[in-house]
Amino acid sequence: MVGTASFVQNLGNSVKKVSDSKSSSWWYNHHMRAASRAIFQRIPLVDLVLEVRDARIPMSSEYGQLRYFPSSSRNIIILNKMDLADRSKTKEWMAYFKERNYIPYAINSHNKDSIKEFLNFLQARVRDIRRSTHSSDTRTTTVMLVGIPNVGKSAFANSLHQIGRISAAEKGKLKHSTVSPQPGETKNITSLKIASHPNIYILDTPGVLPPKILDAELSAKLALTGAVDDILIDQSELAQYFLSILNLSDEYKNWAKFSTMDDDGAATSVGGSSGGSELHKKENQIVNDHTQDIVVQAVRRALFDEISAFKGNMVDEKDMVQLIEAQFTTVLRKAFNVTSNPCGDATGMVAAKLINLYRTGRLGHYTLDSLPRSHM
Ligand SMILES: Nc1nc2c(ncn2[C@@H]2O[C@H](COP(=O)(O)OP(=O)(O)OP(=O)(O)O)[C@@H](O)[C@H]2O)c(=O)[nH]1
Repeated sequence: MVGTASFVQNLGNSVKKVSDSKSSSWWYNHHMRAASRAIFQRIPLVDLVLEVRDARIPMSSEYGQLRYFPSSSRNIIILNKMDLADRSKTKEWMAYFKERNYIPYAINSHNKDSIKEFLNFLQARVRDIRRSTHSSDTRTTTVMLVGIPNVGKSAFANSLHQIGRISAAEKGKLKHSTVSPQPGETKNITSLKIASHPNIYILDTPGVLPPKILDAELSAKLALTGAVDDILIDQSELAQYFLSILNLSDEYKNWAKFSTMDDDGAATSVGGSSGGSELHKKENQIVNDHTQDIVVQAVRRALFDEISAFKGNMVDEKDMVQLIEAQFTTVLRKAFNVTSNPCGDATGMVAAKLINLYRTGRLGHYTLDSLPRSHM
């Protein structure tokens, strides 16, 4: 994408360096190797495979191992974290997969209704499979979740287990998979019951990445969405890549209500006689905003003001670098209330805070993968 190219390149190169480095214990460690083998062996044995992808990167979060198995009606592509992706893009991606005879399903694992709907869909699917294979009603169905790290497999498995139609006693065991914002937390294959009569068990598996990632853009997207451990990545590169995406999108326009600028683009002075009531109104809006999060609002306001006042050409790489520099070194520091002090890493702090807001969906909804040109 024009305007983001150098940020993609910088970040992508850092990720590639890590995946190329000899210290592969960080990247493709023995856990991942063992898990990859165990998953590969089990795929032919289970009744259904749910390939969990991140709805923000429906293509880049593909689980490569599945390519070794013929695509079939046993496989369902789950686009998880749909709450963080661009809704209309998710619809387009769903249509794209359907046209190619895949079965896609968009999910928010944190949303009860979304999980309930999916459970109904899954049970209908299981009944179809039983009918077509003439299986008895007492046979247990096993469904395996596979995916790259941090796409939400464990959160999805836990929600299915909690909401599934199983007895209170079975739920009472409080068996659950480990959910964490850090990738690579699931180390073993865990089985959770999600339905009775007939019984359905879900197998949660550890996330697996390819041993090496050669493509810079793919690497950058995986890093930003959290599939790669943040310890391995320069956080300021990650944050700058995100800013390049945000600056080119229209999301910031939704934050106009937080702005303290007048129509000429000048900042309204606090306490000024003419701007006072307008400012008061805006402050009220801020207080009423459902997030009730002053920092988020300050960040949105700062970004809206800075992007709106920007006179350069966003698709020009040089101009974009200039804008991001201003956002990063002054505007966001102020919004996050990060003071420069010689001992602290102000840049790193701003970067980490910004990435956290992005990953929790408080800075808009972005789908980073574009549909293949032939489909648009
Ligand atoms: N907003 C949002 N966050 C989600 C969703 N599903 C999972 N998460 C979050 O994503 C992070 C990763 O979730 P996990 O369930 O641990 O991911 P995983 O795929 O099991 O990760 P590995 O152990 O690395 O394989 C956690 O912080 C979850 O709370 C979702 O649908 N929406």
